[in-house]
Amino acid sequence: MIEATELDGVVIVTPRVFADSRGAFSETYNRDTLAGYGIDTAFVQDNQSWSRDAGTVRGLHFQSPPSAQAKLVRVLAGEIWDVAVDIRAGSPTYGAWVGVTLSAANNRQLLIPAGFLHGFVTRVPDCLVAYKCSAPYAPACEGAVRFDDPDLAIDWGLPAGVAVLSDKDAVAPSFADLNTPFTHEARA
Ligand SMILES: Cc1cn([C@H]2C[C@H](O)[C@@H](COP(=O)(O)OP(=O)(O)O[C@H]3O[C@@H](C)C(=O)[C@@H](O)[C@H]3O)O2)c(=O)[nH]c1=O
Repeated sequence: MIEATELDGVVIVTPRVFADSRGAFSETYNRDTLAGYGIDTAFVQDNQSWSRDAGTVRGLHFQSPPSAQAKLVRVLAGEIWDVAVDIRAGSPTYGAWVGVTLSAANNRQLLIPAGFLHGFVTRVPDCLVAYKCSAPYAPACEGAVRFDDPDLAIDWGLPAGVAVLSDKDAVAPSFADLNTPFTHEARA
């Protein structure tokens, strides 16, 4: 099942789960199924991160062209609040964000196209997050915006000052200083 969000191109993918007496089975990624919904993203890298503590924030991150990444994010253990922010210049929703709860229990995945910031907060300890990327890791193309930027005003569900951050994310620049490399292509 595919559900739209408030942001054009960001969609929630919920694979069908076949439960039986042993447990359950699901196709976590099927290129042809997504193509049936007009999503023809070619993925080239699979990532996994484990976060020990609840309240760990990873993000907000992007890679610039020519290494811009679409991501298909899911949770293998635990629960996160996964966030995408539109940074396509000229987009009617530039600077707007959407957040979706992804958990091992709800089987939901978030598809985030290139042109968006991505980040998440862990809501419980020991979160295992897996995501497919449409371009390889390219450190020279990495960009970030601080997760608690006042202009974005993302509701992370965290008391101020309690996020567990990487050293890099703790000094990420503000949204106002972002020189976005992305433009919005109007759809026909
Ligand atoms: C992202 C990435 C990191 N690394 C290395 C670099 C570094 O030494 C270590 C940890 O990297 P980071 O601190 O950037 O990891 P992290 O903060 O988890 O970064 C990730 O955050 C989420 C929200 C995303 O959307 C991802 O694209 C990615 O940016 O792993 C790779 O080797 N390949 C990769 O693809």
